[in-house]
Amino acid sequence: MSNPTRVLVLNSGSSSVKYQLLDMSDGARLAVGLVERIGEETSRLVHTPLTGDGSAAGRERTAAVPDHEAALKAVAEELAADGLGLDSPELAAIGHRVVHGGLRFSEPTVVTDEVLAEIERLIPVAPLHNPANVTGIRTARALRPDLPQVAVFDTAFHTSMPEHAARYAIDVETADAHRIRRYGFHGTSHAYVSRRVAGLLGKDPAEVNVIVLHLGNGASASAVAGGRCVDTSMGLTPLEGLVMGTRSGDIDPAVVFHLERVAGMATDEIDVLLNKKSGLVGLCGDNDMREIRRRIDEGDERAQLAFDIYIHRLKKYIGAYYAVLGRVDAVAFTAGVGENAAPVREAAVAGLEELGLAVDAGLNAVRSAEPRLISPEYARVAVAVVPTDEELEIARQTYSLVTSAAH
Ligand SMILES: Nc1ncnc2c1ncn2[C@@H]1O[C@H](COP(=O)(O)OP(=O)(O)O)[C@@H](O)[C@H]1O
Ligand SMILES: CC(=O)OP(=O)(O)O
Ligand SMILES: [Mg+2]
Repeated sequence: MSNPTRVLVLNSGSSSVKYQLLDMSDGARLAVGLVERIGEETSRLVHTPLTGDGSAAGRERTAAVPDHEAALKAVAEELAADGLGLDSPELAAIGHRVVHGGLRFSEPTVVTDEVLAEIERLIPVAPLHNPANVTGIRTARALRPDLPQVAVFDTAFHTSMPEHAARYAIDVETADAHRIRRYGFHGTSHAYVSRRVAGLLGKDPAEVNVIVLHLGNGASASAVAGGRCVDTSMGLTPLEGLVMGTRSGDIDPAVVFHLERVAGMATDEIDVLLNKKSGLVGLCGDNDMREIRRRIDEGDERAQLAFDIYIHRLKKYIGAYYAVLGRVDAVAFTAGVGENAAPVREAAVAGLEELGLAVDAGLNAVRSAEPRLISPEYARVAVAVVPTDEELEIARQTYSLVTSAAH
């Protein structure tokens, strides 16, 4: 038999698993799916096998999925029902998104017991993400102990950040003793999107400077100069930076001492407050941008204020990264909000004409799954919408690692 060419990619988030099965011989997607609201009564699994002619018939089931292990087993069952099960001899590897790779991992890595232990050791700095990634790896390994499991780290792309961007201005000995520095996340997406933007401009990635705005439930901005990340908004953990669905992003760190000393809150409570009860949900009760826009259209003032705070922060980062880069060729919007919410793109760029930034209302309103420019012809800086594809990028890196290791 010829060598196996398929890669299963698992993108385990705090309450969801996104997955794709790809054939790397021709890049074809064989199945895509999502399990969401893991741990809730109303979990949902949507599994879509894709046929050669591109047609798709999704299957949906709603049932309580108590944890990530159960989620992965459900995914394995769905794949098996289409003859694409994990027992397939055509499977070459399983690629896992791992959010925190700390100082050690700057490349895709084949998971050994020791690598897994290091990913577990990093749980305190990615408490919402690394536990799910560990469970995903363990479960996949139990199902196919013979297959290489490859970890692709969110932090990897950001390891190129210069020291002056990566270091916090705190006592150096303390920082070094506890490996406190800015790591950055969503790196697979920032890398993929910044490269695609260069393609859209017909240029080599090494020639262009890009600000990437990854706006999903978690959100981060990055400044990419000639294909290398030079700054990003997330830090030691995925809490710093932009206003997110449930996370505060930047705050004065003294807010934490104040909540402890004056409000009598315990550290763990504050952690939950800032990670799960803040951001858009803390400001207006909703973290879904669709719902927030709907409420704004009905005249809801709390939703409007939440939106304004979200945009204000975004605009500050565009300005900051403009200054960091000196010359900007493109600003790219990606992920759930960035790809779909035209009002967010319009508002983030509004008033920045002096910086060469503008959005064409007609182009901005177009809905498409393709990367596209939304800036007017005359604008000095291109504004783009680039759908991210973390799974494809993880599959490529996974396949390239296992095929190069075989030679
Ligand atoms: N059509 C849409 N209009 C506006 N916002 C959307 C739309 N579709 C998705 N979103 C936003 O995208 C978010 C999810 O983004 P996604 O990148 O999938 O996040 P994550 O990977 O962090 O789970 C949702 O919470 C919602 O706010
Ligand atoms: C790192 C991070 O915030 O990831 P996500 O957006 O998937 O929550
Ligand atoms: Mg995401």
